[in-house]
Amino acid sequence: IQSMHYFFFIVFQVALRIRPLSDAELEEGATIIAHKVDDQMVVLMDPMEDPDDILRAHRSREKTYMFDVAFDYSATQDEVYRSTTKGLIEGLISGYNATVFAYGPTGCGKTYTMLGTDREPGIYVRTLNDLFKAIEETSDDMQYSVSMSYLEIYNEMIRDLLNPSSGFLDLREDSKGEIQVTGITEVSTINAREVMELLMKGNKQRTQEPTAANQTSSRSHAVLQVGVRQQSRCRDILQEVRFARLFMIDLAGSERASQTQNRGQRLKEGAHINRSLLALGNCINALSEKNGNKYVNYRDSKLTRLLKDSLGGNSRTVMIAHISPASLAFEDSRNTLTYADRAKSIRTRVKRNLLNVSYHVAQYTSIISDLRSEIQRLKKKIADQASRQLNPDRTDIRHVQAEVQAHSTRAEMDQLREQLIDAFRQQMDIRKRLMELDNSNMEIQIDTSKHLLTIADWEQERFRRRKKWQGERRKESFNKDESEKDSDSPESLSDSTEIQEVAIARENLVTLMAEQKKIQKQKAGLEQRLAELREKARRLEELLPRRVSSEEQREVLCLLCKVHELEIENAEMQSSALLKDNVIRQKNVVVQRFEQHRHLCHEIIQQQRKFIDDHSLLVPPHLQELYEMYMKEMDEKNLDRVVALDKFTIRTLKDGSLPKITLPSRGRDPLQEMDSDQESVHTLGSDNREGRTKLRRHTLPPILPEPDGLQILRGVQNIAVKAARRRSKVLEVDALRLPPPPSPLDPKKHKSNLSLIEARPKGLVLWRGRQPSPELRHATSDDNLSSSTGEGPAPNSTWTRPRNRQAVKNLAPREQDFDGRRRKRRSRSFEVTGQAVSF
Ligand SMILES: Nc1ncnc2c1ncn2[C@@H]1O[C@H](COP(=O)(O)OP(=O)(O)OP(=O)(O)O)[C@@H](O)[C@H]1O
Repeated sequence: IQSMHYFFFIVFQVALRIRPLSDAELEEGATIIAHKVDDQMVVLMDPMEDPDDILRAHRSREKTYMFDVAFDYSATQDEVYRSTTKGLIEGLISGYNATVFAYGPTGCGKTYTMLGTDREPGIYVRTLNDLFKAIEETSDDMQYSVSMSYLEIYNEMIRDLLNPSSGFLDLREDSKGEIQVTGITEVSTINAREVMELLMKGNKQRTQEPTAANQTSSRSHAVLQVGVRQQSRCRDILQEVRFARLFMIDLAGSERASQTQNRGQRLKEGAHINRSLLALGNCINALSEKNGNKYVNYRDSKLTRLLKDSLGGNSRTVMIAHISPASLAFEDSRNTLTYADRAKSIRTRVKRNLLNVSYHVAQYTSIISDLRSEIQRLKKKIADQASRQLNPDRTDIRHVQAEVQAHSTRAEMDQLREQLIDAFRQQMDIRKRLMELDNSNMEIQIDTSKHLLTIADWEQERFRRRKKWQGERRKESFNKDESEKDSDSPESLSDSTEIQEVAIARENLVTLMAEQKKIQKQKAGLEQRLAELREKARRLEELLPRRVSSEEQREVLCLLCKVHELEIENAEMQSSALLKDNVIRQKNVVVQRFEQHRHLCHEIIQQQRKFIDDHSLLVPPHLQELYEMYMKEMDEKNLDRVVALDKFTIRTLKDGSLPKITLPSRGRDPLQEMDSDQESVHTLGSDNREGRTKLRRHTLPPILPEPDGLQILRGVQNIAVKAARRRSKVLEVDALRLPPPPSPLDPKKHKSNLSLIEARPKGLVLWRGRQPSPELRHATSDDNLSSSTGEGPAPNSTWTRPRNRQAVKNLAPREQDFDGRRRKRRSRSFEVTGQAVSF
């Protein structure tokens, strides 16, 4: 047994929206003639009106119109929605039908109002959002089912936009006199996202074509129909069921062929559009007649048939009329305003769609089973809540708040999710910037080390010369003339080039220190911001599961959090890999330096050996023993193995991958085999810098920088001076007793130095079998050379006359070679102070 309850309201609201002047209208020199006077009043001025024209003074077509609400170009989508449609939602879930339709000439903003844009969603999206919000709020007591369909009337034919392949559909009137579309797809859902997706999908199917009046002109009327059915969760013998329908309609725009310049298909479409809109206008005229025209011709078009209830039947209806403010659109605006004005007089009689259902005894069993499942659901809910209360950190005030808001809006959820994503994004950005700062810091440290080396070199050189000068002064007492010839006073060290080079290095150091401080400050700021963001994200994450109502959403959000956590971990790993890479780079430089030094030593030893052999010089047995040990080491390639191992480890660390290990072939060194596809171990550390390494064979790369640059600066100076002093004490005799190398600052002296070789007592100093001091082992190539310039024979050293004088002479070019290299190195290190040089 069904019974209807009627509650009558008389509702037909008319709103007017004036869109902004378009660029095209501006280009055509249009002026604004439509103005909003206040929230309800609109004035349309006559563009032809001329205040000076007396003949037309009484023929002005300027007119003022009153509507329920008026908007101009400054109105936002939200304002329009709130003043026109939001109020319908409450009625809808109480069982009242509702209709919103956008009306007006082409290009005046109907689609903009109804559909909107991604950034400024229109009435469709806002209404559905609020509807689902309202449903959720009462879902504890009421059971809802929402169905949705979306169709278009194109050239007087109905197409299902959710299933376009279903062909053209028909309109039928059901037994209660309600218009139904046969075969239309009705999607049941209360998931807002799903509805939005359907809407987007449907819109893509909608017929839209560019015309001269509108680039995205809708060539059809689009009708979105949402059915809401609800009944109480408390099943009773007498059950109340409410059902209401909401129509949201984006009409095609009325158009004049001259305005749209349409031809062919577009012209035909325009004719259909105009015909259906004319039918709508006629209905509006008929419905608005004061003396109550008994006959309203809804049957003239499919649009009016479909809108029958919305226009004159059981529906709360809002018509949003749209006009352009341009003087060029005066005629269209006037027509629209006239129709809208007439529509104000339309009266719809709204009744509440209530079905009171009395159930038959046979249905009691199904009611009982429904009730049982409802009890199960409630029991589960109570158990969930109890378990949450057991959890102490959920009893805090935030939890209570969260619980209160558990059923809060979907939009709020979206906002929360956006905030969370935003916090993660910002974290990622900060991490990236931190990585960049770390990298810059590392670059600064490398540059600092170069400058420190320049300064240390210079200090060493100054010390060496001072020593030499003192030696010369001592000799002066024996041979005054000779000392005068080769006097290289320490004052000459204040050579302007050297000073300039060092001064630049010092200046650069100061700049680098300042830069480093700046970076550290920035880093501290970023780290603090990162900590704040982490805390914010943590709080949001904590809040999310409590607010999320659906299990699915909860899972999705958890996954989202997980993904972002992983992203952050990934960034952290990248950053530490970058740091490791930098450390490896610096270690490579050190290894490279040792390797170059080793080459140099090897070369010196080989040359000395050749010299000894060529001149059949006497060598003390312990020195011979040492030499044999050295050769054995070289033959067995023990050092190469260690170097290869080191290189191999570095590569593995760098690549982060396991090395490819193959079984060693018989009789071959496995380590060498491992590296056999690479270049020889002699070029260790060269990698892709092989060429540069060759170039710098005897120029040693900078030492590793330490954290505090200024301390290092002082430290290096002290160490360099002390080391040189100690070396001069420890070294009694070093190697060949060769004349001092010519000053790199004055190559002209080179010749006189050569003549000095000949002038001195010729001979060789035999090794006394002492191990070189640690300082010597770490000395640069130049140091080795300078150490060979010892200050005369030690008391117990023995001199042996060379058998072949020519051999000594032959040393001169070699000396020149070293000197040339040393000068090269100087000029290179000078370049280094000017700009960063990468290794
Ligand atoms: N209030 C507004 N604010 C900003 N832009 C607007 C506004 N109204 C309309 N527009 C812009 O004007 C252009 C035409 O609007 P729209 O397509 O909505 O017109 P229409 O009335 O639906 O036309 P038709 O029915 O012929 O398709 C669009 O680019 C739209 O973004």
